[in-house]
This record gives sequence, structure tokens and C-alpha cells, in this order.
Amino acid sequence: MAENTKEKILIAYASRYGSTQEIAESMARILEEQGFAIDCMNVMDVRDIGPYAAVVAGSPIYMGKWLVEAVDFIKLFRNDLKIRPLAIFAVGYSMKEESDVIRKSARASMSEVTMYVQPQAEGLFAGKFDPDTMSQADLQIMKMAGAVPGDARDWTMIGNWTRALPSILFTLEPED
Ligand SMILES: Cc1cc2nc3c(=O)[nH]c(=O)nc-3n(C[C@H](O)[C@H](O)[C@H](O)COP(=O)(O)O)c2cc1C
Repeated sequence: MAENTKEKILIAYASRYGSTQEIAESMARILEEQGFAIDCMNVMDVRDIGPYAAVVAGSPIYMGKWLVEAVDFIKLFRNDLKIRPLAIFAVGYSMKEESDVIRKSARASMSEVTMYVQPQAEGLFAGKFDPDTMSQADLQIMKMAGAVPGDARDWTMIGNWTRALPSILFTLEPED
């Protein structure tokens, strides 16, 4: 049983086909095991940031950008997010391959967000392409991009990033 602080953390995600939701839920389980109280919910269901000591917010990348509801969430709550620790993460199929160019373009998907807030941690995770769950329009785009179906989520990487969060988010500022 973890003996950590009982700080309450919000994990807010956007997700069109569920793969980012599953990543958020796995983060929630890990942080709960560490003793935190977690609310994990879609960004569209968040009404108030007030009860939370810290926030983790994530979105899949579509056409190089976060989903609009995730950006709207950050914009709407930016004043509350500025005064508490924040981590953000992006999920994209391109990240199944490791390269500086890919990481750079994935980080660029968060530039709309980092215009408003300054997160203490940023995560970039590979996502999932499941043709069976996708709209025809989205499927066509993925096919045109030459994407090969598969689940590239790296649960070890996601777990390691999540386990490191508390010490990053709750590091006390030195007193002067
Ligand atoms: C229409 C479309 C556009 C996409 N654009 C990108 C992209 O620009 N960069 C990227 O890395 N992944 C891209 N992806 C892949 C998604 O980010 C990936 O499948 C992700 O896991 C989906 O998350 P979700 O299941 O939570 O919606 C795209 C997928 C679709 C269907």
C-alpha cells in the first residue's frame, strides 16, 4: 500500500478512438498505486480545476495538432492551470519511430497549448491505428499517409514517465 501524499490529481484527456483515453487510464492506475487520489475524465467533462493539486492533460495528434477540445480545455482553465503544477502529453502514431524530426513535429502539436501555460513536464507517446474503429474519412487519411495498422503504445515508457511525475510536479520551490 502506497504511503504517499493524498493530493488530488486531475488527468484530463481528449480521445477520438479511445487509445489516448486508455493511456490516461493507465496513468491514473499508476498514480493511484502511488497513493494519489485521481479523477480521470474527458476534457469536455471537466467543470472545475479548483479541487486539484496538479493536472495532467493529454490529447492525440490529428493533422499535426491537439484535438480542438483539448486546446479549448487549456484555454478555458489557463488561469487555474498557471497556478498549479501541470504535465501535458501528446499521442501520435508517428512516434512509433524514434527521430528528432518526428519528436520536433510532435512537440509542435503542443505549441498551441504552451502559448497559454508552462507545463513542468511534457510527454510524447506513440499511439494506435486500428482501421476497424475508424471513420472512412479518417481511414482514407491514414492510408494516404501510408500508415500501417497497429498498436504502438509503449506501456513501459508511459509507466516510467508517469511514475516520475510526482517528484517533478510536487518539487517544492526553494524558499528565499
Ligand atoms: C485523420 C488522422 C490524422 C492523424 N494525424 C496524426 C499526426 O499528424 N501525427 C501523428 O503522430 N499521428 C496522427 N494520427 C494518429 C493518431 O494520433 C493516433 O492514431 C492516436 O493514437 C489516436 O488517438 P485516439 O484513439 O485517442 O483518438 C492521425 C490519425 C488520424 C485518423
